[in-house]
Amino acid sequence: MIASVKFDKTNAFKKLKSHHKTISKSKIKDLFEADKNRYSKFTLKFTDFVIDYSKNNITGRTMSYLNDLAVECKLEDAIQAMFAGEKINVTEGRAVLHTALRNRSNTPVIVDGKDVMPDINAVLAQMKTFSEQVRSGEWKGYTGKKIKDIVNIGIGGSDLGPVMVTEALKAYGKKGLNVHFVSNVDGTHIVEALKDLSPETTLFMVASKTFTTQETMANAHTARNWFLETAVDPEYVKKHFVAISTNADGVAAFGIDTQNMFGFWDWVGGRYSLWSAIGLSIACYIGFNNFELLLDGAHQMDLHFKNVPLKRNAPVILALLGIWYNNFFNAQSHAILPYDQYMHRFAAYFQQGDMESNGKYIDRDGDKVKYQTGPVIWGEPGTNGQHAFYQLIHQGTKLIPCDFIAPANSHNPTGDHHKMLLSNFFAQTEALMNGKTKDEVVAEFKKMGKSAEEIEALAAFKVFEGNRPTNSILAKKITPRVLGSLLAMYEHKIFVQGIIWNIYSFDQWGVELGKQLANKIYPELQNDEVIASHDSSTNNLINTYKKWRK
Ligand SMILES: O=P(O)(O)OC[C@H]1O[C@@H](O)[C@H](O)[C@@H](O)[C@@H]1O
Repeated sequence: MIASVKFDKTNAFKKLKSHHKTISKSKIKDLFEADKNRYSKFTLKFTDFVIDYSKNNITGRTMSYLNDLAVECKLEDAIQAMFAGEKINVTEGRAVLHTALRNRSNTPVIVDGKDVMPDINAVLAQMKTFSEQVRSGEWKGYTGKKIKDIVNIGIGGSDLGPVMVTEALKAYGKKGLNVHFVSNVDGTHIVEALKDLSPETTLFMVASKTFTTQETMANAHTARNWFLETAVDPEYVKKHFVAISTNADGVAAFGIDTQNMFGFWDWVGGRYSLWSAIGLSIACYIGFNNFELLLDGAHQMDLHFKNVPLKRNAPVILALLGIWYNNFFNAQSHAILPYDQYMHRFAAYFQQGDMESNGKYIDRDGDKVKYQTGPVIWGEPGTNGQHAFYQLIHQGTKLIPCDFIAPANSHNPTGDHHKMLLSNFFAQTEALMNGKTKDEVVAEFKKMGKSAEEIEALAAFKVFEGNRPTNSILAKKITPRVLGSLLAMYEHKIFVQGIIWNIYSFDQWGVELGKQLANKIYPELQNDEVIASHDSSTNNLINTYKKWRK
């Protein structure tokens, strides 16, 4: 069991509070002046990527106090408890074992007295066979044609991971096999997705851990109707619909042959499930070998997280830096900025991963916390973001710690594009740290021949305070293995922060209230009666909708 330690009552917290007073007066760029070894001191190296966290407002002392905090919060015990399959998801009474899904060492992992590895390996074998059949054309549709389009129907964790990975690894995608994702209950999503597809060559993957999620069930029924309009015979459904779920009864009730079901288990959280059968669309698209490389990469990071001392442990360091800004500098958000167009859904993926995990105000004792927990996660790929929201990062009133991620090698080395892209990647973190002083601005203006009055009028607007913290993650290339490691690193960062904030990161009760209310309102929308059972705002909105709808 994971111990409860009140984060804000720890000695390390107190030390960090007073240390913050000193360090907040220092400038990151001066810390570089003072220590020529700063880069090597604050950089971690893996085989295929480096994490440079030297452009942060930290000293050796900061890192040492942060490390004390992790120790005091009994992080090492918590890490071991998760890997050992203890039921650390207490409010749902479940173990948390996405790490077992990618346990390439195949060492036993025991849950309720049973090794889960044989079941995991059996589903992986089923995924291998199926994905190879689909890719080779051996799996045929009802008219004997091979599959050209895969439509994954799922939402949240049953959508975001496969979307993000198939986009990030598009360079590995099979030509002539397209993947589409339908998540929103808005009919537009499925109508647009199916517009140019043929029922003869389309394979639907209905992905839902619970197989009860309203959006997914509605989309799956619409997909089946669309399919049967052409195929007519319900017997053909089994050639065109497979299910990915933990709920075999629900799958059978929907009419999908359980032969065509890919299972997973309640100890896989939805937002940590891309490593399970939920990754079937990924395996079909990039090939099973590449899917295994993704798992390998994640496993390498798992081993690092489990075995390397906290002081050199990448997820731990990233988590502690996040806590440093969140709880001591009052940063409200954290930006993830990949300089890789293929990774354009990376930040969106971790919006669920991080915010659904750590967006909690009740601690592990059931008490309301008196400190900030999970930040708002956001971001877009560079360089697009530069021309949109970087203004606020550079000169706004909010402190926004950022992770910059870039590959040294592009999958599309066209002309000088990658050098231009990377020059922006390097320039941004430098500019955010160094800023631009008034003296520099004035000197620039003078060079341009501006008058003293013009300089006086404009200088203040052109000054950049700088001192904006960033991490830089530079990879050799975004391969399946590298992506796997990066994803696992961010997953474990979330875990570490949840442990230190003393919250439960693996439930998501906050999602339920809206669902309950929607289920109450849905029947009220079935007729034209005037509604009076809610507050006046909700009543009036519903009644206006009823008046306007055709
Ligand atoms: O896979 P399911 O059961 O359809 O659930 C989808 C999503 O449903 C949401 O309600 C949950 O908050 C997510 O965590 C989950 O990923």
